[in-house]
This record gives sequence, structure tokens and C-alpha cells, in this order.
Amino acid sequence: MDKVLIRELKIETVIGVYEWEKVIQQTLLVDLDMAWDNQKPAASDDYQHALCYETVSKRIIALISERPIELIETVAEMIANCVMTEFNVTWLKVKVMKPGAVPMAQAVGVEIERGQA
Ligand SMILES: Nc1nc2c(c(=O)[nH]1)N=C([C@H](O)[C@@H](O)CO)CN2
Repeated sequence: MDKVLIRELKIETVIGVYEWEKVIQQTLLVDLDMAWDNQKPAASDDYQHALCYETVSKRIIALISERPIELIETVAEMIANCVMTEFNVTWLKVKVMKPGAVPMAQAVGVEIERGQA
């Protein structure tokens, strides 16, 4: 299966369940694997046929920064819904990491897969 990938997309946003987290910005790192037929854009060398990782990245940052969110599970689900409906992606894997949330761990996070390949 062909994919378009985004790695360690950095999002600064209000995220967390505790009161002290609702008044600060924290960093999330997002990895995204999106099923996409890359043969068509490659054969034509035509951007119109490509899934633009830059457009997707900017949309995700705008979406997740627009309001406070408590759970990183919610972030993952919002990204999946947005990318599948707005960019016609039929399968994706989303990983959301929250570095620094648990001092003893480098990062903690969640991963979801949605759709059919
Ligand atoms: N499964 C989850 N567990 C926890 C989350 C979360 O979003 N998903 N969030 C927190 C707190 O916000 C934490 O990050 C503060 O350090 C705790 N557990």
C-alpha cells in the first residue's frame, strides 16, 4: 500500500485534563500515515494528483489549536475525521505523543487506525 507520511508534526496547544494545563500551551507531536495512490502523481509528475503533506499539516495545526482539548485520544480522533473527510483518505494511522507529560518517560501517547486500506 502506498502512503503519504508526516512525522513529528509539532503542535502547540492547550491540552490536558488538569486545571493547571488549561492555562498553558504544551507541545504535541503527531505522526500520520495516510493511504494514497502515489503511482498516479509519480506517473504524471502532477501535484494535482498528490496528497499534499504541507496542506494536511497546516490544516491539522489549525484544527487542533482552535480550542482547548482535554485528551490526546480526542486529538487523534479529530485528526482522523478531518483527514478522511476533507482529503478523501480511506485509511490512516495517527500517533499523538505528549512529550514531558510524564517526567519519567521521554513521551507518552496514543495511536489509532481508521478506515479500510
Ligand atoms: N490516556 C490518557 N491519559 C492521560 C491523558 C490523556 O490525554 N490520555 N492526560 C493526562 C494529563 O493531561 C497529563 O498529560 C498531565 O501530565 C493524564 N493521563
